[in-house]
This record gives sequence, C-alpha cells and structure tokens, in this order.
Amino acid sequence: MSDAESTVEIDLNTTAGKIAEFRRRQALSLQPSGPEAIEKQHARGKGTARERVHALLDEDSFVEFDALAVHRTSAFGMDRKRPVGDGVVSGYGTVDGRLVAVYSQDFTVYGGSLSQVNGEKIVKVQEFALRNGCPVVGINDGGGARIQEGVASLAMFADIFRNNVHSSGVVPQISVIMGPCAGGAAYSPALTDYVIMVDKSSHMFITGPDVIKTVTGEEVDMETLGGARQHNATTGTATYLASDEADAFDFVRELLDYLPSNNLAEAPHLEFDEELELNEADLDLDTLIPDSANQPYDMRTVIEHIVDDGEFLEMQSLYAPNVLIGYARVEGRSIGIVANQPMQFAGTLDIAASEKAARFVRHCDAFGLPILTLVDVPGFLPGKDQEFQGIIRRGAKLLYAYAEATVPKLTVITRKAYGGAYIVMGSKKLGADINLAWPTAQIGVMGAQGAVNILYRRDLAAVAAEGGDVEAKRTEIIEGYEAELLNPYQAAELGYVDAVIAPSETRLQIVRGLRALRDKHASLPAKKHGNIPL
Ligand SMILES: CC(=O)SCCNC(=O)CCNC(=O)[C@H](O)C(C)(C)COP(=O)(O)OP(=O)(O)OC[C@H]1O[C@@H](n2cnc3c(N)ncnc32)[C@H](O)[C@@H]1OP(=O)(O)O
Repeated sequence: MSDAESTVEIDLNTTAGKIAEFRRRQALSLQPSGPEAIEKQHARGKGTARERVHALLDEDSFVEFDALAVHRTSAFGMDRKRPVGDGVVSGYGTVDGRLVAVYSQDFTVYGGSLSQVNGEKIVKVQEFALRNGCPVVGINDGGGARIQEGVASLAMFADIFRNNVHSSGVVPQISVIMGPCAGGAAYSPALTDYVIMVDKSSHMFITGPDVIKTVTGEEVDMETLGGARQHNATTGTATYLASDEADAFDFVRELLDYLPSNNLAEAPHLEFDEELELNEADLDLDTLIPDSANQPYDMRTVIEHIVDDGEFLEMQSLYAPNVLIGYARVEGRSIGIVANQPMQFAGTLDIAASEKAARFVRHCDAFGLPILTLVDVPGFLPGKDQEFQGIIRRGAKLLYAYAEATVPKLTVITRKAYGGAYIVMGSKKLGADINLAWPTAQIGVMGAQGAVNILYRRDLAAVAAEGGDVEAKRTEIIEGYEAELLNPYQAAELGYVDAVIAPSETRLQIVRGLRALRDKHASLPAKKHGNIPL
C-alpha cells in the first residue's frame, strides 16, 4: 500500500469525500517524508526540494506536474514505501515573469535517487521546455540511479542525457548542484550549459572516495574529490561557486536575465539611454595601458568602461582566469564577452583558457548573442606539459568556435596580439565583423625578443665573436622590430583592422558597431554537423 493509499476515513461516495481525499493526497505530496527528514535536510544547511523551487521562481508562480506520482517497484519490499511525488518536485513557473521549467530532486526520498517514475517526471519537464521554448533549471541533490530499480533507472538516465543533448543550443539548460551528484548522474549537469555549485554542500564525482580507495588505493575525501571549489577552480566543470543556496538562485536569476528563452527568441532588452558623447569615464581608458608592454593591467577595467553601468556577469571566474568570459549589456541588449586577462599568466592562452572560451563562444552563437572580444595575448602558453596534453587539438577548439560563429563579432586589440593567438582571438580573416585596434596594439607573429633571436641569431653571434656589445645590438634591433612591425598600422594598411581608435572611443565604436550589426544574417555551408576537435 502506498502512502497515498493509507487508511483515512473518507466517504468516497460523496463529492465532499472526494475533495477531502484529494486534499489528503495533496498534503502528502507536500511532505512525502515527514518533518524529521525535513529537519535533517535543514540541519545540513540545505533547503527541501520544494523550498528550492519556490526560492528560484517568482512568488506563487509554480505549477506542479506529477505531484501524485509513485514508483512501481516491489523488489526489496519497496511496495511498502511509495512516497508521493517519488523524490522529485517538477513543473514550471516564471523568473522575472518569463517561463522556466524546473525539477528539483528530493534527497529525503530514497536519497533523491532516480527511479523510472521520477526519471519520467524529469523527462516530461525537459520535453515541456523544448516544446515551449523555455529554459530548464535542474536542481540536483541525489544519489544517482536508484539501486533497487537496476537497469530501469539507468535507462531513464539515458533518456535524460539524450534530452540534454537534443535541447543543447535550443533552450538554455542550467544545473544547480545542492547535494551529491554521483556516478553517471553527474553527466546530465555536464551536458547542460551552466553548472552552479554551492560551497561545502555540493559534490560531483564519477566514482566516490570508497570506490577510488578500493580500486586504486588512493585516499581522498568528498570535498577534495568533487567539492564546489574543486569543480570551480580545477576541473572547469562548474560555472559559479555559490556561497549558499540563496546566492546560487540569485546567480541563476541574473544569468537567465541575459539569455533568450530559446534559440529563436531575443534576450530581454532593457531600457538604456546610451550617451553618444565622449564622457569622463571614456577618457580614463586613454591612460590605462602601461608604457611597458610587460606590465599588466586589469582587462575588467576595459570591460567596465564599455558596457552598461559597468556590469559584467562573469562565468567560471575561478577557472583559467587568464581568459575572462561573461555577459554584459550594451544599450540594454545582452552580449557575450571574451577577453584575455593580462593580470593572469600575462594573458596567454593555454588549454584550459581555450576550452573555456570556446564553449562560451559556441553558447553565445547558439543563442544569438553578439560576441565582443578584447585582445591582449602574447601567444599560446609554451611548454612540454601543454604540448603533451594536446594544446594543438584542444586549442583548435577556440579557432573552430570563432570561425563557426555567425553572430555579430566585434574585436578590439588593446595591446599584444601575437601569432596563432592573434588569429584565434576573433581576427578579421577568421570572420569577425568589426575589428578595432588601439594605438598601443602590437600585432605580429611574435614578440620582439623571440623574433630577434630567430631572425638575427647570426648577426648577434657575429657581434659577440668580434667582442662587441651584444646587448646594445640586441636592443637596437628590438627597437627597430617594434617600430616596424609591433604596432596596429601594418594590420590597418592591409584592412585586417577596420580602424585604429583611441581607447576612449571604444564604447562609442562598440555601440555603433552593435547597432550596425543588429540585422546581420550569415550562414554556414549546409551540413549535418561539423566535427569540432574534442
Ligand atoms: C548512473 C548512476 O547514477 S551510477 C551512480 C549510482 N549511485 C551512487 O553510486 C551513489 C550511492 N549513494 C551514495 O554514495 C551516498 O548515499 C550519497 C553520497 C549519495 C549520500 O550519502 P549520505 O549523505 O551519507 O546519505 P545516505 O547514504 O545515508 O543516503 C540517504 C538515503 O538515500 C538512500 N540512497 C542513497 N543513494 C541511493 C541510491 N542510488 N539508490 C537508492 N537509495 C539511495 C540511502 O539508502 C539512504 O536511505 P535511508 O535513509 O533509507 O537509509
């Protein structure tokens, strides 16, 4: 007998009785595990599945699906415990008045594990989102496949993964991790666009500490193995490290505000009166770049001077900080920004940065958001480690992403743009629409030191052989190289930058450029799909 069928004296032959029975079942669905289980969840600093749905959505907007669903398993005496709702709260509601589909795993019911029935509930939400063109937010707090249901549960995961893939690039998919997310279950969030993890209370891993110890002998605790910090800073799986559950939902709501509901819709357009005159703040940029090319500056300052109210919602801020990615608005319209960060590893591109930026570029392209690229990159990170880990194959992802993207692409070179890294960072011939460079730009095959060592090795050796001043000669050649090649003018002469502009003009140029590109239409050759290096 299920919990919903438990004995209550209700006369089902009357309308009043039928309504009372409905109310009884409804009440059970609101608290399927009882107050103790809820207290236990709260004691861990965690909300219940239902509280979380309400915390995410606009007040009173939640409409629930399948509240009365119960599992169908009888193995292991499971038929004696059939909690109403079967461990997931699902349905739809609104965030800032916009439709959002949601599901939230209930850890108090069989550890939030995925059964055939609750898997079907999640699939229903995914399909609702796909049909109605709205984002899906999945709140994960569960032990993965429900062990008692065996392959029936595994098969549901396959359904969910397939839906994740089919929804990718059609509706935004956001995963919020608020507890365990173990084993194959972790692959659903991994297939979604964004993964928000709550510090200390969320964990993701494919094999847990016990299995690792048994198989390899390694000892590792849950937090080190798959805690929120690890996935934000080391693995790059997570997008945002939330300090608590409220912070996680604030981030999700803010993120949704920048995104369209689906690939055919436009992102929300906020009213913003853009001032088309140079202002004091614009002029600050004229003094931002240090005289020495080796001195860093904060690329965030450039971003803040270009976008509305200086607001930049950064994604993956703890991972590969040598490249910045995130959303902002210009004239009230969402854009994606990719920017080298000279404050971190001099802004070089390594594997992590390339993959981080590539996925972001593809996301913006899928959802029609223009991409602004800010370039100050001395090249790809040299080293055996990077080469052995496949920087050729993995760095190529960023090239692929930029070349494939058909949304408006604007690029501003603020300082260094060397070699392959110049090409990859939204260069003209890779398909950018508007390319601008500051007078401080240095566009070339490589920096002066490297170039001089290669081109003038014999000359320098000859000076040394004659007992001359090698360093003075080197400085002289470097200065010549810098004057001739490390500037924006060769690129401007060849049309590879459309204009050299004063830094202070950047905001105005970006505003005008985005206006001009608003109706851009471009398409790629027809194909089933490309084959991005993975
Ligand atoms: C495709 C895939 O998903 S493969 C992955 C399969 N899943 C796993 O390997 C994870 C198995 N579960 C675990 O490792 C742990 O339960 C954790 C890490 C999720 C949670 O650990 P704890 O916080 O200590 O909670 P605990 O282990 O007590 O679990 C809470 C309850 O959920 C139940 N539960 C947890 N995971 C599952 C599961 N996968 N299937 C069925 N019940 C489960 C537990 O039996 C327990 O039930 P009880 O309260 O009736 O005793």
